[in-house]
Amino acid sequence: MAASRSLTRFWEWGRKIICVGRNYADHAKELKNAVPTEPVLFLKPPSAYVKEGSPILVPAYSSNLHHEVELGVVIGKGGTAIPRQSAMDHVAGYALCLDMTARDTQDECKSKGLPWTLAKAFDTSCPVSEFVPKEKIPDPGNVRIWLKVNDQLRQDGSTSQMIFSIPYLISYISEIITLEEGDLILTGTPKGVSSVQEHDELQAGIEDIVSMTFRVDRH
Ligand SMILES: O=C([O-])CC(=O)C(=O)O
Ligand SMILES: [Mg+2]
Repeated sequence: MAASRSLTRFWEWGRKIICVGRNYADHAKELKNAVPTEPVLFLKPPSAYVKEGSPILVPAYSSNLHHEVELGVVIGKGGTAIPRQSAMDHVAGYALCLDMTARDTQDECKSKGLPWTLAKAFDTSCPVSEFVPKEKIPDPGNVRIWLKVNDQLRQDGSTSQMIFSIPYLISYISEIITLEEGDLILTGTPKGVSSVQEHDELQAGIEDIVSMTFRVDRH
């Protein structure tokens, strides 16, 4: 008999990672992007997951790897065209996530009108914390997320700054892509993204609810 799977190890399920870009106006502006009127979506494959204890690897083709700290939403109950009013019933919990981005590669993709796969979907581009049960974050629309590089605070935002709320995103995404148990939604990053180098130490947290530490390495 197959062992029953627990969502507390959602990263082992091999499900989708759906990312929302430019969901904080201050971050859209720092990269000189327009503030969107509709969510910007892209995907990472499940092979992008990395857990504490393993390093974040700088892709060989990039010399400007950026951190983006984001609140991740773990889907507990799948659905298609989920109404906004019942969207939170589909949430099992949360995880703190980094949307690691090869910014130089992304700039090149943008200028050529190409997709962001090389910039966003490489191995170790999605570091994740342990699973945080839903009850531990009663108001996910108003929590502080922060990130330090070598003990220096670089990102410090509140999810209250999101342009599109979590229920709106679940409803919007599920109109286009069926959501399944074990999927993860990355909800976008606040301002303060910056470059990381080999041997840097990244520490990030959701208030004092969860924190995680990663080292950066080169291929
Ligand atoms: O690469 C970007 O700036 C878009 C993005 O992922 C975000 O805003 O979180
Ligand atoms: Mg992002």
